Amino acid sequence: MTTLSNWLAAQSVDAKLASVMTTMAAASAEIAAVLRQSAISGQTGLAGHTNVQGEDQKALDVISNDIVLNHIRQNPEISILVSEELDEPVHIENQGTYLVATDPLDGSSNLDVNVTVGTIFSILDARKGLLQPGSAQLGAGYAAYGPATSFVITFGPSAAVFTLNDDGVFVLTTEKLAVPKASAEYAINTARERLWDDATKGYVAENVAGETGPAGKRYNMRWIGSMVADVHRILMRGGIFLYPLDSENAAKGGRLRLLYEGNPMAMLVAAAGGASTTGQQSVLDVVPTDIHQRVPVVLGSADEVARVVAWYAQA
Ligand SMILES: O=P(O)(O)OC[C@H]1O[C@](O)(COP(=O)(O)O)[C@@H](O)[C@@H]1O
Ligand SMILES: [Mg+2]
Ligand SMILES: [Mg+2]
Repeated sequence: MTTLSNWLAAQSVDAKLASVMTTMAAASAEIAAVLRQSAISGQTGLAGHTNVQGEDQKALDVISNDIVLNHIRQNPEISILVSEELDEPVHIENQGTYLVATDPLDGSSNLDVNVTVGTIFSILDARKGLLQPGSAQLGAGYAAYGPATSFVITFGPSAAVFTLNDDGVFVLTTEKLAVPKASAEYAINTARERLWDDATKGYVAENVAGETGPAGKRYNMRWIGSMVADVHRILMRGGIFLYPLDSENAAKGGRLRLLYEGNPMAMLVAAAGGASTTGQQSVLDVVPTDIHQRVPVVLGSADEVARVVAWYAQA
């Protein structure tokens, strides 16, 4: 059995950088326990409610954010936290050289129905400022809270999967993730079809045509509505995830957030041999102008992403 700490000690990365992964693993294990307890007590949708003592209760997104912040404060190597739940970055007074950007609870609309949610994070050099492209990430990862809690991380060259065991220890379950180059599974919210651009419409129409269309093979569609769960499936067995720019979200720049959704997932997929695009460029090459910036995200199996890129090139 290889534990996360044993594995981290064997990597050729700075011990301080490795400690950021340990911090995020500890935060994730605590969030997993809180989510389980919330499901047992039937209190998964607490926003705006009061508890039996008449106190305001916090949404699990906010509780998850607080857990991440508490853990980060205990690690002197981390000096900045950017979070989906915080309008402004938190600057911690220490000498830490790392910045963590996080979506502390992704897919929270799935909580009430006991479907997989997650925590996504990106690690950057805090000395280089808040607005760095994804290609500058030093590490990235997510926790997926499903039947088991998975912790999937990368420092760049490869991506590894750890699973939380009964003793609360993350053990290595996949050393080198490899996203199959080809796939016949796609993930997109098809209820937005009328809003899509021509490239997205064209790509999806080819998939729907299956073996009778130009792709020459039958596809399946899966949409969990939790990016972590959809990307986890793609990392484990291939496929493509699309949240494109459409006529409704275009004014905001897309749906998903660049710093703590698009970038970390794009880095993980690249480390596993897949690809990402906004339609115009790699997600990892987008230079942010705002910490909460949104971005179109297409990522997964290289052959499928290449087809989407080809559609955008001709559209
Ligand atoms: O409502 P839609 O169109 O299905 O969007 C689902 C997407 O929104 C998200 O839930 C956004 O994340 P949050 O839950 O962190 O806001 C993604 O996880 C998911 O892929
Ligand atoms: Mg999210
Ligand atoms: Mg969230």
